[in-house]
Amino acid sequence: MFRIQTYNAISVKGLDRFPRDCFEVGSDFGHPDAILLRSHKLGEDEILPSVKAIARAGAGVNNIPLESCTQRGIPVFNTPGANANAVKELVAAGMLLASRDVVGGIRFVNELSDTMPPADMGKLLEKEKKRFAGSEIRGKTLGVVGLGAIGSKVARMALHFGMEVIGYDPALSVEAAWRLPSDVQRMENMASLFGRADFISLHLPVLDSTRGLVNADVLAGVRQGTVLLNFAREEIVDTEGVVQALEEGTLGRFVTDFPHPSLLQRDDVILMPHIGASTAEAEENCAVMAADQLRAFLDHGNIRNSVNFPTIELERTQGCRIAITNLNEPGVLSHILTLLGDNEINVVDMLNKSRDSIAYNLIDIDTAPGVDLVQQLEQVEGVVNVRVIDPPACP
Ligand SMILES: NC(=O)c1ccc[n+]([C@@H]2O[C@H](COP(=O)([O-])OP(=O)(O)OC[C@H]3O[C@@H](n4cnc5c(N)ncnc54)[C@H](O)[C@@H]3O)[C@@H](O)[C@H]2O)c1
Ligand SMILES: O=C(O)[C@H](O)COP(=O)(O)O
Repeated sequence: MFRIQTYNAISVKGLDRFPRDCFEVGSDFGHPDAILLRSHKLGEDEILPSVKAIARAGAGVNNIPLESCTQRGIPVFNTPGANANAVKELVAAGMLLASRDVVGGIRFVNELSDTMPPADMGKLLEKEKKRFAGSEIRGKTLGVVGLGAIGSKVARMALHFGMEVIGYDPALSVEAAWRLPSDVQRMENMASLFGRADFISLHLPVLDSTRGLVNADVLAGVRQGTVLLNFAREEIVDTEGVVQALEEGTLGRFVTDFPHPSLLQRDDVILMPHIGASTAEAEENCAVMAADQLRAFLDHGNIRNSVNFPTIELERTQGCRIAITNLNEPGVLSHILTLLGDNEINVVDMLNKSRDSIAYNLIDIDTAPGVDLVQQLEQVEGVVNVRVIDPPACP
């Protein structure tokens, strides 16, 4: 029986992927085998020694202490692309709300008295509507920073709106490049994108290299009246720099999913409460994907969509499987195999993969190892952890 500790509201469709004969799912366990969460900021003290894996039902993993997870041999998963469409649709809403004063218009109408005669109301609306006029997004230029799962969808959507699209992504993967519409023009650097766009939408992760990336210096280079949209993370944008650019009028509007007190009560700012991925569809997609990845790992040791471990999938043969995480250094694997041989254990199948500082091995053996052998394996220099994975009881 595996125990899955959840944080945040996880879609029931995802939780249902854990058959209750083999999994307990709850939000308050003493010894969970795995953690399934969304944006909860996970403290190191919340990752108890029993935890074997962590899955983020979503994209950003900046709420998880990745480095210590890697050192402890804990794979962290996310769900690439599973909420990208939801974010794309809200970016469309953000661009439209920044171009037409829909918010001001709705507020104006709702503040009218319900005792007003209908004919008077009609006259007043026709008189006042010029205050809420705007412009169209067709023909304008959108700059997309970060052309991964979300950025590529936003770029495609903007092309459908009749916009010109320019993009910047210094670390674009081959897979992401294939997804990108050929009409998206590639910018060599962020400054040239910021200097050409009418709308700029951010879709990059928060990393040491991207913290405060959009600051006063960068914003000084935008065209008068540019709209900046941040549906990525608060830390990427320097709020003081944004307020300064809004005050100076260089930035026309700021639309963000990450409100800050200094942005409240401004007509040139549109604030949303981090709802980019809050659709039934996205929540379900993320939860199902995260749950399936956790199951594949707990049941078989297989790893897909981890942000700190290599991808590895070994079809299950009969018998027992050992999963070993070790430092990515020469000699560790041969030491492990020697120990198995010395204990007359035959390796039926195996796979070894590495990523950065760690390596991970799936070893199928014909005989279940005894407690002594597991202890010896754990003591091999460079071994981080050892799991013995019996064939799962639930299909
Ligand atoms: N508002 C929300 O609810 C919401 C929902 C989903 C994701 N997000 C945020 O959006 C981010 C992107 O999500 P995604 O699914 O597209 O991720 P992704 O990994 O598919 O794409 C991120 C892209 O950013 C690029 N990148 C990295 N550093 C960059 C830099 N310095 N300049 C430009 N590009 C850079 C990467 O190469 C990659 O192509 C997530 O990390 C998360 O923080 C927010
Ligand atoms: O990174 C993400 O996937 C988003 O920020 C969504 O966060 P949420 O799951 O808390 O809505």
